Amino acid sequence: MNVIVVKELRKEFKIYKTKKSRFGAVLSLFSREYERKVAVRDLTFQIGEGECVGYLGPNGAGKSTTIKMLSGILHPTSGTITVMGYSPQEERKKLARQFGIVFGQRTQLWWDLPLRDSYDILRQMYKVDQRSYRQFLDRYDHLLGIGEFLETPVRKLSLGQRMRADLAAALIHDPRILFLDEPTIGLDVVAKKRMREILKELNEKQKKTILLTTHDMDDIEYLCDRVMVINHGKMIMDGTLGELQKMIGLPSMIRVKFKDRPRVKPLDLSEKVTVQGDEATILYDRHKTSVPSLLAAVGEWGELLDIQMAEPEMEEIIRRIYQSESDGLLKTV
Ligand SMILES: Nc1ncnc2c1ncn2[C@@H]1O[C@H](COP(=O)(O)OP(=O)(O)OP(=O)(O)O)[C@@H](O)[C@H]1O
Repeated sequence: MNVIVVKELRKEFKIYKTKKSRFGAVLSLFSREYERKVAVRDLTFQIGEGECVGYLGPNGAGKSTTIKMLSGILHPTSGTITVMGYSPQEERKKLARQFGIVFGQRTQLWWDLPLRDSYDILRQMYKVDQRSYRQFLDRYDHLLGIGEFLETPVRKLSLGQRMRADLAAALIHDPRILFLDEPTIGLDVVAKKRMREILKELNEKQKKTILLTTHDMDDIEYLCDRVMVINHGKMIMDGTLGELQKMIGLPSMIRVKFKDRPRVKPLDLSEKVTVQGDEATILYDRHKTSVPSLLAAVGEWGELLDIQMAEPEMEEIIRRIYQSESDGLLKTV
């Protein structure tokens, strides 16, 4: 059963021009001149119950705008959406009970209140009865550890705690769908891993349908079987993670700083080495190359000062998708 059905969805923003004069700001209040910015163009997709779909794209691609339309925060310029059979624009109240939403970049909790008070307000907003509320507190203390910081004002929580607190808030009314916009952003390695495990449990054991935006390919690999990739508001790929990996090979990256300009020797397993001054960047396929053997080889190029591991840039992924597309390898949607 499809729980999200989107057809030819489009969102244009009007950006009003500011007049360049001494009274520019005032004049622009009266000016009708504006530019259109197409944030989402003609998206069509369906998401089935219980899926965990990764929604990828570079900054400004239109991911958040899509999620805001699915959740009824923004109105589409054209196209249709149904979520659990409801229109987010016309039946927002009914729909509100069916989904929970987390924006990793900002909290939806009350900053100065103890977490428990925020939950209490949400409980009343969603009309959750006391028994279900107690079950909620128990369940998410167990899964998210919220009991530890229920009495702490939200502003005093660590980022990892705040993210877990926000996720629990999105679950207070036991929704069937979760829209998660960068739920691991800014977290350290340990907190990220914990968040991923929690999301996996929500998806696999509690059967929540998840639409997840992230810039972290590890999140996607761990959680999602399916990925949708969007660029400039347009869907450029919708397929399984396996298909994506096969098509583009998802390179990982190591940046190595040397004391002097490195004496680079060819590496069999690496895909690409670029050198700029005393820095070398190596793109490699982590499924084929072991990092220790790569580092051992790189260590022979000169004296190492610093090593940074990085995930592939989203731009590189997009570039490869376009390349596969023009090579006729990938069917775009
Ligand atoms: N309220 C708005 N008014 C005007 N333009 C907007 C508005 N909201 C978003 N945009 C523009 O729409 C485009 C898509 O933005 P959106 O936030 O959906 O991207 P995103 O894929 O979520 O990016 P990021 O990964 O940086 O969060 C961007 O060019 C953005 O500047």
